Parts: sequence; structure tokens; C-alpha cells
Amino acid sequence: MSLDAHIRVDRGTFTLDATVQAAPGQVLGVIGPNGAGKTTLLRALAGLTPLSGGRIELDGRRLDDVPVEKRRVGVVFQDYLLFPHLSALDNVAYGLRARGRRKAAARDAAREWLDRVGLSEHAGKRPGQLSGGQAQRVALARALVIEPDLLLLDEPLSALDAGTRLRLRTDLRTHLTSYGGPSLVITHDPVEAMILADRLVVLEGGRIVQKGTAAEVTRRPATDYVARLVGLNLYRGDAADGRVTLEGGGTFVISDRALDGAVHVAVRPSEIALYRDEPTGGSPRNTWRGQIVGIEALGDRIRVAVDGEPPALVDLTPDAVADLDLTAGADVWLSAKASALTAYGS
Ligand SMILES: Nc1ncnc2c1ncn2[C@@H]1O[C@H](COP(=O)(O)OP(=O)(O)OP(=O)(O)O)[C@@H](O)[C@H]1O
Repeated sequence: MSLDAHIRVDRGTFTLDATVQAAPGQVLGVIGPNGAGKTTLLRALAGLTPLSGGRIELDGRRLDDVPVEKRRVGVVFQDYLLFPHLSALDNVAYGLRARGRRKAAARDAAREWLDRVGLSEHAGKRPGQLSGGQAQRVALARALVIEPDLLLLDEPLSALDAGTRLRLRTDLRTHLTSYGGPSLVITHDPVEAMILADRLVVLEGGRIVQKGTAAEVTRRPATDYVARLVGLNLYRGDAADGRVTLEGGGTFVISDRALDGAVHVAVRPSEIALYRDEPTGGSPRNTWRGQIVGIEALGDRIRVAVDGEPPALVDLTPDAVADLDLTAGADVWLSAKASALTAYGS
């Protein structure tokens, strides 16, 4: 099955208007900030929220005019929505029972799926007796047991603690790969999106602002949100003769002299250096003045936010921060080689 959908949902002041496609076996990752419309998109695809316009097609057949209970769509909700009074087995069997499968047959299929997700020993437990990771796997088995034409997962790992999340991420990827139909995974976590999904769509304010493979999105983020998400500084400007005049003030020298007109310039925070005094010499570089407005630990690095023209996020080692005696309010010089800037037409 392949998915081809144009979804429009009007909700007061908010409108979702998005086109999504996924080939058989393809996992589409949906990322975007809070309130972007990710859950609305998933609910519309599942038939839980009516469309205000558009259509949903699976292999060219309309899905949106099929009654919800007849749609073969598997959904894993963020908080799983397992029935608390039913055993894990009956939770998984439920979807088949609701579709008219006899009890014994439904339970047999459910048992097989619990086995596949490694939970055969927990079949008799109720959701309250399961760990978060086990509950997540019950929810996945419940979605897959109906052999869905389309699989939808809303933040499937977000309810789990960090350790469990790491373990289940790999398992989930395996299940998604062997599923064979189109699937759509909503996530806040860019790393999770990159691991689970083959392609990404970025939703902002109800619109898709970017589509592509993880590499494409990382290399050429289309908006400030995407750039921040993937850890890049992104600037808009106007290019001419190897110089970019930035929208918010400041200029950059870039290596691509052929670029002309509206461009984006992306710079990794690790490619920018900070100095207390104006740096001199070296290869073609951009230097500008700024003032430190924030210092934050980020794993084994320190991310320094600098206000200037342009402002920038800069990643340094803790040693460098100490050596330079960097504190909020300090005046600094920033420097980035022209070759470290990725400029592209926008
Ligand atoms: N039942 C509703 N009635 C009216 N507006 C709603 C309703 N549910 C959501 N919205 C609005 O629709 C917009 C999109 O919400 P949605 O939950 O789809 O975003 P999201 O991207 O999933 O966000 P989050 O990451 O916070 O879950 C928001 O502006 C929200 O206020």
C-alpha cells in the first residue's frame, strides 16, 4: 500500500493544510514544534478528526469515505490508551474482536503478536501491572495485529524513561521495517526521527515547511526551527559576489561566488570560534563582535549564545570556556571560516 493524502482541517484560528505521501514500507517522520498540528494530522489520517477538505488515498483508493471502524489503520497513541480492565492479551485482541473476529481466533493472533514483541509471559497482566516499555509494546502489538494498511504512531517513545527509550527505539525500528506498509511517526526528538524514519516532513503552524531525507533536512534546514532542531545557526540574506548581506544585520563572506539573490547560510555551532580580542590573519574568514547572552551545558560541550550581527550559537569545550573566562555579558569576537558556511538558494 502507498499513502497519498492531502489533509485540511479547520479548527477555529488554526488550519492544518498538509500533503503527505509514503511508499509501501516507508516510514515518514513528522517533526515540528508544539501546536504545529502533528497530532491533528495523525487523527485526521486515522479518521478520528473529520477533514474540512482534501482526501486520503491508499493505493489510489479513497480512505476518507470509509467508516472509521472499517478502516484498517493501526494507531499507537502517545499514552497508549490501553484498556485498564483488560489483560495485555485482550487489549491486543480487541481490535480484531471489534472487527468481528471470533474470540478464540482473535486471541490466537494476539498471542502471536505478544510473542513477536517479546511479551508472551505478560499476556495475562493488566496495563497497570506492566512497565512503561511493556505497555508500549502492547500498544504496538495492538496496532499491528489488525494487519493495518496504514500505521500511525504519535510520540511512541515519549512516555518512557531515557534508558528504556533507547532500547525500544531499535526494536521499534525493526518492527517498522518488517511491517511493510506505509507508516507515519510523530516525534519531538530529531535523533529519534532520524533513526526511525526514512524521510522527514517538518510541520510548522499547520503547514509543511520542509520534506526530505534526514541528511537533506540537516544539510539545508528551511526554517529557524529546523535549524535549531538540528543544531545549526541559520541566517537569511542576499548574496552577491561571494558576500551575503544578512537580513538581521551583518555580512558573511562565502566560498560560493556564483550564488546570487536570496539565500540561506547555515553554520554549525562547533564551526564558530570565540576570542576575547580581535583575531587576525589566516584563511578567508568572517569575524564580528558580539556579547554573550547565555551559557548552557550541552552534553560534553558548552553552548554559548552570543548576541551580535548576526547572533550565533557557539559550541565550545568546558576548558575553552574557562580559558577565555567567558561569562554572560562578556564582549567577544566571533570567527567562522568562509569554508565552514553552507550557503544555498532559498
Ligand atoms: N479539539 C480542539 N479544538 C480546537 N483546537 C484544537 C483542538 N485540538 C488542537 N487544537 C489546536 O490545533 C493546533 C494543533 O494542535 P496539535 O495537537 O495537532 O499540535 P501538535 O503539533 O500535535 O502539538 P504537540 O507537539 O504539542 O502535541 C493547536 O493550535 C491547538 O490549539
